[in-house]
This record gives sequence, structure tokens and C-alpha cells, in this order.
Amino acid sequence: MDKIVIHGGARLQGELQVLGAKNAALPLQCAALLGDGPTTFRHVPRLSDVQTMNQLLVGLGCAVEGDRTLMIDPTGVQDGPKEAPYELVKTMRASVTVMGPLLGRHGFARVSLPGGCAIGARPIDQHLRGFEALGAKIRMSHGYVEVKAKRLKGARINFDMATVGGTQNVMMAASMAKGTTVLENAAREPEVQELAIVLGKMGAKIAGAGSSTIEIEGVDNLQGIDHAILPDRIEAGTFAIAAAITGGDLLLLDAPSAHMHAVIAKLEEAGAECRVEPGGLRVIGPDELAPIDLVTRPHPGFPTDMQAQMMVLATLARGQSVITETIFENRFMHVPELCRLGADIHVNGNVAVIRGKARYTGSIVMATDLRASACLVLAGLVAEGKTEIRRVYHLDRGYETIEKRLRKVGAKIRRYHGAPS
Ligand SMILES: CC(=O)N[C@H]1[C@@H](OP(=O)(O)OP(=O)(O)OC[C@H]2O[C@@H](n3ccc(=O)[nH]c3=O)[C@H](O)[C@@H]2O)O[C@H](CO)[C@@H](O)[C@@H]1O
Ligand SMILES: C=C(OP(=O)(O)O)C(=O)O
Repeated sequence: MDKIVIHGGARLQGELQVLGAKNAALPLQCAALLGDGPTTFRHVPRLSDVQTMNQLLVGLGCAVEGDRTLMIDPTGVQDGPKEAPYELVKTMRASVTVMGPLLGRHGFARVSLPGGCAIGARPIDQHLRGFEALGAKIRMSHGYVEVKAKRLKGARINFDMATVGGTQNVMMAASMAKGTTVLENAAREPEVQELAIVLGKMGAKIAGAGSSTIEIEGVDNLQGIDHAILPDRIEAGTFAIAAAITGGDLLLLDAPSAHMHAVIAKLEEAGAECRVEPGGLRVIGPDELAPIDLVTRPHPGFPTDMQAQMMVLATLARGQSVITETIFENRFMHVPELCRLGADIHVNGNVAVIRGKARYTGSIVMATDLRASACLVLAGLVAEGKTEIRRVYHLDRGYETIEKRLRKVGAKIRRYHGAPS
């Protein structure tokens, strides 16, 4: 297993290219299943999750080629198994997003139930409720869920909560249903909008993505297309915090600032300077960080995927910050590890009270999930001495060669292969 070693204290300066978004790429890879011919994606991030999705697609009968430019040909799926097996779903929950396109296009899908995950229970009841409303029959057995329908029929679906994956899954199924579907209380995340753009290019008729009501008029068939993937707002936000906490100056090339208002607002509140420039977003760290309070919310609120990283910033501010997590019930797994490095954080339910200003000292720490890993990298950047992060396979799910890219802007960070777990 790999480990990452950081010698803290370097100020980050220079330009960093923001790569394609993991959370856009994964549902788009699934959307390729809907096309009559091959789809090509550009600016695809080289991430283990993207590879896992490719593996799943190949298992379904797709031909998949390339990586940064990725071609997916779904022609062979017609005769394939239409199944997402446990071994893949357990490593990547986004696997369940093949259900909608398989059901919409082929009338059947069998997907392993994802079960819990490090950050929470994460049920898929809303996905299934949506499919059922479209006329699918649902059956659970042997840890798998089967969804089946001859031809889906458009319906009005009001989600109990704004679910990103649920909205995407049902949107894909509905794009090939007979008649009109209206999704109410739909998720408004940019990655939902991105999926609607891609489905639209493929020939789907979708209006309202980006608002909480999405209308989909089903069509009989969809085409393969060519599309460049949206840059990653979470990667950009993580690097922005790296600049802010190291007193650095980073220009984040192609950062999707228009989708980052809530994160930029908190960075500015903490005293960082954020400037939208023609090439991207420039972030300059202040001499001293101010405390911040935040509550995670569905988009356009503060994203839960930035909560752990922003907590590192809060620990370094002079004064008390309060962070409330409302999306996932167990997303404070990074707190004990940050405390081992020197943070003063008290958690009560879904509220973390952070007393600054931490003086981090390097140690061995364990990554527990993707964004927890990113927050440990950030803490390592400012810790005195050496920080060793283990289980970095979590990090590789969502950040492409983070150590190489941070090294280019001045960080003293290296990856070692084959470390103990
Ligand atoms: C691959 C991907 O895009 N992942 C993102 C996606 O995850 P994902 O799509 O899994 O997250 P959801 O938006 O569905 O989850 C939001 C909340 O709704 C709950 N819920 C969801 C569906 C359901 O059927 N029932 C239910 O109770 C979840 O447990 C969670 O508490 O959005 C999350 C929230 O922005 C992000 O943190 C993830 O990075
Ligand atoms: C929670 C995340 O991803 P996933 O939904 O794929 O687990 C994330 O990207 O932070």
C-alpha cells in the first residue's frame, strides 16, 4: 500500500491545473450506456473511481478505450449481463448509477445493494422510489436489487431530500421513458446540470436542470457524442485551501468559480484573497486566518465534500469556529486524526467546535475516506516536521497524482510505494 510523506512549512506558489470532476465523470460514464453508438469524453481525470467505473462498464459489455480521452462503446451491452456486482459496488457507491440507464434503455438492471460506507448509511430508497414511480418493478434478493420494466412511463416524482445520485439515476431512466417526467426537489449540483447537458447533446429533452424542478420528455433513442468534462470544483476548493493556509499564492487554472460561491465566500471570510482571473481562480493566503462558521447544505450551499478540508483551515484560525454537517451522519472521521496532529476539536452530534490556533506537529495518520485524506494532506502541509499519511488509496479515488502537482508549486511531498497499512 502506498503512503504519502509531507515535510510541512512550505509556502505554495504558482499555477495548478484543475482537472475534470470525478463526480461529473462517473455519471457521464454511465450515461454513455444510453447511446446508440460510442461516446467520447475529454479531460477525464485519471482516478481509481473512473477506472472502477470502466471495469463495471466492460463487465456490462461495453468496449472502453483510452483514459484522458475516453471512448465508451455500449453496443455490446444488449447481450451483456446488466449487473453491477458486489465487488465493484462495495469499492465505489457511484456504481449504482448504472441502474437508471440500464433500466431506461434495456428494461432491466441487477445491482448489488451498496450498504453503509465510512461517511454514513447512504441508502438508495429515493432512486428506487423514482424507478417505481416510472413503472418499474423492484425486487430485492441475495443482497441485490433488481429493477425491471417493459417500457417506463413518465411520472411526477417528489424526492424526500435533494439527492444527487438519485436525481441523476432517475433522470437517465426517464430520458428514455414514454411521456413526460417531472422531478421535484431535485438536486441542483453542477454535476446534475452537467449530466443534463450531456443527455441533451445525446438527444434527450430535459429542461430545468440546476433548479429544483427538472422536466424530462422521454425519447425513443439517444446518440453517442463527444464531450469535455467539467473541471472539479472540489479539487479546486481543496487547492484553494492549500494556498490560504500556507500563506501562498496559487492560480487555479480553469477552476469553475461560478460553481464555487459558497467555498469562495468562506475563504474570503477567513481572510484569503480570491480573484477570478481570465485563466482561473487566484487565491492568496492572509498573514492570519479568521475563524469561520459553516453549515453543509445541498448546492448552492456549502458542499459536504469540502467540509473536512475547510475544517483544517478553521483549526489554523485565531479564535473559535463551528462547523455543522447536515448531509452525512458520520462525516467527522478526520477529527481524531487532526487532533493527533495538534488540533483542538470537540464534536457533539453533527456539530464540531474548533478552537484555534493549532500548531500542528507531524505524525503518522490514517486516511479513512476520500475528503478525510485530503484534509490530512492539508494539515501535513502546515505541520512542523514529517507527516506520514497511510491508506492513500482513498485519496487516489478523487485526486490525480496530488503529490506531483503540489510538489510543482513548492510542497515537500512524496509518495512511497508499498508502505504498511
Ligand atoms: C459520486 C458523487 O457524485 N458523489 C457525491 C454525491 O453522492 P450521493 O449522490 O450518494 O449523495 P446524495 O445527494 O444522494 O445524498 C444526500 C443525502 O441523501 C441521503 N439519501 C440519498 C439517496 C437516497 O435514496 N436516500 C437517502 O437517504 C444520503 O444518505 C445523504 O444523507 O452527492 C454527495 C452530496 O453532495 C457528495 O458528497 C458525493 O461526493
Ligand atoms: C463522498 C464522495 O464521493 P462518493 O459519493 O463517490 O463516495 C466525495 O467525492 O467526497
